[in-house]
Amino acid sequence: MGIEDESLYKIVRGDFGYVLEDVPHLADYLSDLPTYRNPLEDNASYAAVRQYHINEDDTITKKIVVQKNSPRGPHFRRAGPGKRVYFQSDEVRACIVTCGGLCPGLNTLIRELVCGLSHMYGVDQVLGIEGGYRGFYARNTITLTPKSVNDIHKRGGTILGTSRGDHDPIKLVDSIQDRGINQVYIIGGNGTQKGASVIFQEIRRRGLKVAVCGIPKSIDNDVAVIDKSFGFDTAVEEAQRAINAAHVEAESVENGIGVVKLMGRFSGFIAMYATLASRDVDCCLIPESPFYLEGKGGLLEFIEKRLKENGHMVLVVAEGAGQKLIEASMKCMDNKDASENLLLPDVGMWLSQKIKDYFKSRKMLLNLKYIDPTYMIRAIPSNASDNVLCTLQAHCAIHGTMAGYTGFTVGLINGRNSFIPFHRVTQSRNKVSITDRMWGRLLMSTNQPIFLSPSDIEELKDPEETIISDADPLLSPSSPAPRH
Ligand SMILES: Nc1ncnc2c1ncn2[C@@H]1O[C@H](COP(=O)(O)OP(=O)(O)O)[C@@H](O)[C@H]1O
Ligand SMILES: O=P(O)(O)OC[C@H]1O[C@](O)(COP(=O)(O)O)[C@@H](O)[C@@H]1O
Ligand SMILES: [Mg+2]
Repeated sequence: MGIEDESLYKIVRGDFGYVLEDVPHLADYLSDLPTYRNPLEDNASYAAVRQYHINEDDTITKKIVVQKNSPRGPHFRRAGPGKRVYFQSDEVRACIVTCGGLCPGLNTLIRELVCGLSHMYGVDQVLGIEGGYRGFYARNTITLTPKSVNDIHKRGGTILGTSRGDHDPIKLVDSIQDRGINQVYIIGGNGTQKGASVIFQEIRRRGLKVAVCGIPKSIDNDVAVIDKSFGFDTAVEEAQRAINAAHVEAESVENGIGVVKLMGRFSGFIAMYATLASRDVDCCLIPESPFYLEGKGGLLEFIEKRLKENGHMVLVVAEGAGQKLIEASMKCMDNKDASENLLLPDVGMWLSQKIKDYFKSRKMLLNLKYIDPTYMIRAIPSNASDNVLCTLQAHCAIHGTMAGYTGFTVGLINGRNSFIPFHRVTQSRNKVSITDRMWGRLLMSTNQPIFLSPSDIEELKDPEETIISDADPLLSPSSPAPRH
């Protein structure tokens, strides 16, 4: 669903090409809202913090590599506590909902939201909505207290449950209004943030004093604009166990091949980072980088060569890789899940069969083991670095809503927490750029074929052809593609 209301864009232009893509505020559509002293001012833990609130003019730049005459480009509002707050502690009735696929860290985020609201702002009315967006229609909610969520971060999944599909913004906002909820924290991926944007627009249309904040969840790390979402580090770390197992199996037999399929419907970040981290991987295939099987420079020729050299090999394939090849070789059903996400045929099984057929046709011995650790990877609790990221995200979300901002997502941009308007994170996906040095590093570490002809390479490097995955229609078409 696209943006319906053009007035939701808050663009502030400054000197030297400076553009602030600001987030909406309750005061944009409600006049004479009272404001209050921020309770953090009296919080003992913040007593020695030099600046308990952030400067309202602080913004975070998206472009950090610049030349002398570069325009300053897009900026986002810096996340942090406001000097004044728009809610009194006992007035707040917050709710938390988790939507979409599972991701390590969901429980940590729920915990940090509940504890952050209570410990920083004295808020003790927090409801958990069960089973994703459709939980808003249910009669029951879960009461969340710092005590009840105390150790949930040690468990995988989400204590609230989740779902895909089934999302009627009118009914949903009716439920928000009926329950007297005035802060909505929505944790989920691309689809969820689109849903959150529609909810925000309906709330604004009704003129309600309800702040809506999205917290991006993507195990694939494909949410646009932000550096990284929680759960990604944990997924890369856990993927090592599958790759290790594949390596041990492959090494122990004659002509052993371990094939590991990792998540990544449209973006191959998990496969790329897991490969770079492991050093046991001989070939990594991702959706962004096309490959071919047969002939000179093809995958099958490479596998045969690597087996002859080393006696074994490990292949990592992201689930969205090679989909065009699969479509060409088998009739694919146009399957979609409840949220209209495309269901892809299993590239790991398909590839394993192709490799087996090839070796059979050449009368060569082959021992292939296929591992798909998808659900084992995403069902675990978040690791230490993702736990800290969840704390930062939760705190920034709370500071933002308490300061009256709404219709925003929180995320890291160049390492700094920022408030980002919904439309900015939903209009595109973060993808691995195969023209970046990072993909070059991966190719160098595996020494796998590049699967591109010299003319393909020329075309890719042509600035006219460069895919701008993070383009903003409001800004100049020369906005740079994100670099990883
Ligand atoms: N384009 C959309 N507009 C509004 N809501 C959407 C949209 N796409 C998905 N949603 C809702 O967001 C929720 C989660 O979406 P889904 O794509 O399954 O997961 P994710 O948030 O991880 O991308 C679902 O309840 C779905 O109805
Ligand atoms: O089996 P499900 O629940 O449909 O989810 C599977 C999909 O969700 C993903 O894990 C991505 O989800 P997120 O990036 O939104 O976390 C894909 O890699 C995978 O195809
Ligand atoms: Mg989705």
